[in-house]
Amino acid sequence: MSEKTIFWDFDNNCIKFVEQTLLPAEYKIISCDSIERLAKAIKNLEVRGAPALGVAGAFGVSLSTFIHDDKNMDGFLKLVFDDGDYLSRTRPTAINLSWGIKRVLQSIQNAKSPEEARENALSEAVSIAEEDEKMCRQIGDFGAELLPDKCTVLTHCNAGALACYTWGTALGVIRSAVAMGKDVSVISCETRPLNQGSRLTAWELSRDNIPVKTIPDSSAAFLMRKGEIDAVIVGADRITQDAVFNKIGTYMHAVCAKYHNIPFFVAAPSSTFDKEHRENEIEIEIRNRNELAFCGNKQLMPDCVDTLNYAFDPTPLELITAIITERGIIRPSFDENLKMP
Ligand SMILES: CSC[C@H]1O[C@H](OP(=O)(O)O)[C@H](O)[C@@H]1O
Repeated sequence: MSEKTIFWDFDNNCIKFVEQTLLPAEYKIISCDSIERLAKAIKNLEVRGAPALGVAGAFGVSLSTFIHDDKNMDGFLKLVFDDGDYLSRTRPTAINLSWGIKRVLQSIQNAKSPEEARENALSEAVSIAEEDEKMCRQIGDFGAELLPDKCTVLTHCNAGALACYTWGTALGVIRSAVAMGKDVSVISCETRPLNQGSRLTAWELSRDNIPVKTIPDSSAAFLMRKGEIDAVIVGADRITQDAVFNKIGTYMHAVCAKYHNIPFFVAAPSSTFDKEHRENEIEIEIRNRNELAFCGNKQLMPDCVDTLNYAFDPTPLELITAIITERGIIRPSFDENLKMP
């Protein structure tokens, strides 16, 4: 899959992105020319996935420089920085969003004119996008070496091209392994409640003609016990010194993989690493009850019952076999080896 998930429209100076809530039924590219529309897309997971959020935040700041045209440079920069702050608050757990925003804001802080700011911001945002693709392909190549020549790999949520600028992290490893000639089959957990696994991962891999089966999240442990899973590979939204934050359910799979002595790999670029925080300092996004209470128009639970809809969970590093980055494989002991790349 070579299509870009979110990119800049140079003819119209706006953002374009694949509207992921419509998949797999409809592949639609949306043009976005406002900060409010981009924020809505991020909140609603039209645009999603940690690295893709980094690219979205970067292009969002770039878009802000084209929207505002205050002749007073201090006033102009304040408007753009306020837009960056607004976007960074749309989803708190994935570090990549705020990382991409901050990096582009830094590129304009000394600009002498709105025109110079526009040029600097767009150049930095394009660099972030292109670097993401390069990192994903490097992650893929390093990770592919870890997989047996013939294997069945379980993955959770979507850490594919749709979660990145393109190619993917966890799915990038699978794509690279297949490109090396390895016989890889994938078990994609549907990943309730928003089903990124059944809707997006299965869609991506089927388009690549990579064998994939979707399972309920609750079936993963049973397949591990049956000896039908050779490895687990997932993406990440934030990696602190003591834990990997990823889609809710990842911790459950890690515990089961550990119990069944199945290697558990995390694939993530260096933009996902958080040098400054530990697990207990990270805000875990809690999402709307309706994501659990309804499936489309079908009501799944009584109106009187509340939900606990965490979007992510932290997996302690001791449950992880290795972290695959664009600079190589990080193995235990993580206390020594997790020199933030
Ligand atoms: C390439 S890592 C993508 C990462 O982001 C997903 O979360 P969401 O769909 O809510 O953006 C999930 O945690 C994936 O592992």
